[in-house]
Amino acid sequence: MIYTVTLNPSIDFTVHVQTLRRGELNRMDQEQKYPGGKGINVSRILARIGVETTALGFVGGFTGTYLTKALTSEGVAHDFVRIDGDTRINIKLKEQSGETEINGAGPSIPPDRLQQFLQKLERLRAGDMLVLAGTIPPSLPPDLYQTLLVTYGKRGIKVVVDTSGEALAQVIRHHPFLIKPNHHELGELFNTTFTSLDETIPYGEKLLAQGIRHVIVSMADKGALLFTADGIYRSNVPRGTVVNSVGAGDSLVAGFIGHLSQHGSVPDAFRYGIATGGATAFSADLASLDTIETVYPQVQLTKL
Ligand SMILES: Nc1ncnc2c1ncn2[C@@H]1O[C@H](COP(=O)(O)OP(=O)(O)OP(=O)(O)O)[C@@H](O)[C@H]1O
Ligand SMILES: O=P(O)(O)OC[C@@]1(O)O[C@H](CO)[C@@H](O)[C@@H]1O
Repeated sequence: MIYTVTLNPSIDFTVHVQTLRRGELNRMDQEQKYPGGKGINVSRILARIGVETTALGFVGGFTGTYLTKALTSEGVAHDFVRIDGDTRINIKLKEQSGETEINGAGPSIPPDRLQQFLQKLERLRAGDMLVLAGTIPPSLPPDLYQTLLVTYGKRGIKVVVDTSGEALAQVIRHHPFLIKPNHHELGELFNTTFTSLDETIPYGEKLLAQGIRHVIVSMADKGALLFTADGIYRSNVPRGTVVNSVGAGDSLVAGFIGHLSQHGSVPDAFRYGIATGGATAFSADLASLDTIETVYPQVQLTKL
């Protein structure tokens, strides 16, 4: 079973306008609401590709009810802790000129609800996977991912961490199964900036040398690199019309771990992950299985 954790889920409210006129009344050309948050996106993709998953975390209020109903209707299993505050609404503004995101802060999580959540994690068994994805809200301990990684790593659970900043810096020395920084997040980790994937190679190698099993560095339409025990792989970028890049990184993670859990080949799982990330970029919502399978044959890897 692949358990995903989303500490601060959202409803992603996608709003389309030709060009935003600031200070004026704007009317939406289209609008959509999707269950959001990084771990939830991973679970939604896993369910679509037929991998057993349960989404964990905290939900509350009318938005939390909407979120859980939407997941249930898609066949995504979940077991959230209910809190009093409303699950946040994140605005994804689409204009002809590009995308702008405005994410909510999210409700605060009291200590007793954190304890309930930790209790739910006790069901994990050796061989399960635990995906910790997204930012840690300010009401929770800032080292929560590190604590969970250490605790569950010792019990034979493969822990994937997809986060940034201090939370990412804390986990890299505790042997996560996978991390997937984009080039900005990797740059932040090493206090530098990257303008090409090639420049990231020595840094990906450093991370692997610290005992991380798989490191994927993504750079949107410039491709991605996988650093793993048998070498470094570079992927091309599938071509298509980009509709929405929100959740492309989560889709890459889901495609990789989902395919790996079903088929066992690491390079193939990377190919599938890239196809899944691309398929999401070419779709209004997250990728469907059909779109992933259409994109998959376009993905090629080069071993460096
Ligand atoms: N414009 C694009 N064209 C094709 N594939 C894309 C595009 N944007 C993203 N992808 C696919 O999705 C993967 C992840 O994208 P990206 O590097 O933007 O991750 P991210 O920054 O973590 O994304 P996010 O935070 O929006 O989920 C890429 O490696 C690629 O496979
Ligand atoms: O505020 P966070 O937790 O950093 O990111 C949340 C979020 O932007 O990430 C997902 C895309 O990766 C969206 O579904 C969601 O709105």
